[in-house]
Amino acid sequence: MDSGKTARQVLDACGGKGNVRANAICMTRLRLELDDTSQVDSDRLGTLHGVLGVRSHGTNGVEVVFGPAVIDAIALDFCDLTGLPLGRKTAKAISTMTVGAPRREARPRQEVPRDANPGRRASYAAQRKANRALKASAAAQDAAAEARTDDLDQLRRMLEGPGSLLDAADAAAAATARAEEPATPRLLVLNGPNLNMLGVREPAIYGSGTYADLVSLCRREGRLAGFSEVRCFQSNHEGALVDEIQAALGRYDAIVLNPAAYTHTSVALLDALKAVGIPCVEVHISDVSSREDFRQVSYVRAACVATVSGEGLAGYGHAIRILADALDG
Ligand SMILES: O=C1C[C@@](O)(C(=O)O)C[C@@H](O)[C@@H]1O
Repeated sequence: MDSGKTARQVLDACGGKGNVRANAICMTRLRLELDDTSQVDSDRLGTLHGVLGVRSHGTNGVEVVFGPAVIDAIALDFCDLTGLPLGRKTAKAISTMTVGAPRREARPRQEVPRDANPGRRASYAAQRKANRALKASAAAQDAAAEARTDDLDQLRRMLEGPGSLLDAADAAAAATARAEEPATPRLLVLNGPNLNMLGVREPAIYGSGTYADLVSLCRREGRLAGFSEVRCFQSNHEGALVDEIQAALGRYDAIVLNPAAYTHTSVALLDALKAVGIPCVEVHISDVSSREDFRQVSYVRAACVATVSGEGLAGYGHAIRILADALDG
């Protein structure tokens, strides 16, 4: 917020500098004593940025209510504009000010051009400086007095802060925006032990493509199949793969999994897939069905919608399309 601009607008809406007899700060308010309250444009005041409310006070008083975060800056700018010292008012003191003060005698210095009296100008500057120094402790005292009695402060508390009406409105708007977002399925591709060695590892069985080639292929095929995000993760550690599957809950819509050697041993991976219930396709680069006996067992298969085996790296693309179709259907 531009406090100087707001202060100028408030002053304009209150009839200008010549109409202000005194200005004071309270916890949330700029309290003005005016010569002529008929010059106050309350409607305009109420629409100014940062103004939470406007009310009259006593015979010639007007109170402009701001949030506590901005009132200090606005009040200081306001008194710089009026050239009047910034008063500090408790609830009791302000009522004294608004009821009894003589109207004209309080502002003779406005008759004196500032440049014609530099000494007085300096003294006003000193006054404002002193007021600034005192303001912090005054605001704390005002806070204690005002918090008990000020209905506008109660309104402000209802409108601002955690659990407030504005908070609830923001949360509702965010929920609506989320609900209106188009569905963007996300894909997780997991590879188990030794698949980081692709290209080096037994090329007669697994081919010459590297793990980096595999990641590129999965990202390309994933985008083509309509996934907005494709995350590829490889680990030689069973627990790390379990962690990834668990962390996918609520974040990914489909999983391609080549558990590698853990295919034939891991109840933990099977349980993790069952736990999250995310559609998963099991992939093997080699044709495991034609290899050693111990490769004929797959623990994870029971939790997968399909198994792709023996298609080389291209089998990952196949698995991705199976998942995209399953999500579409
Ligand atoms: O590491 C692997 C790779 C593999 O999952 C495959 O992709 O063909 C087959 C597994 O038996 C083997 O342990």
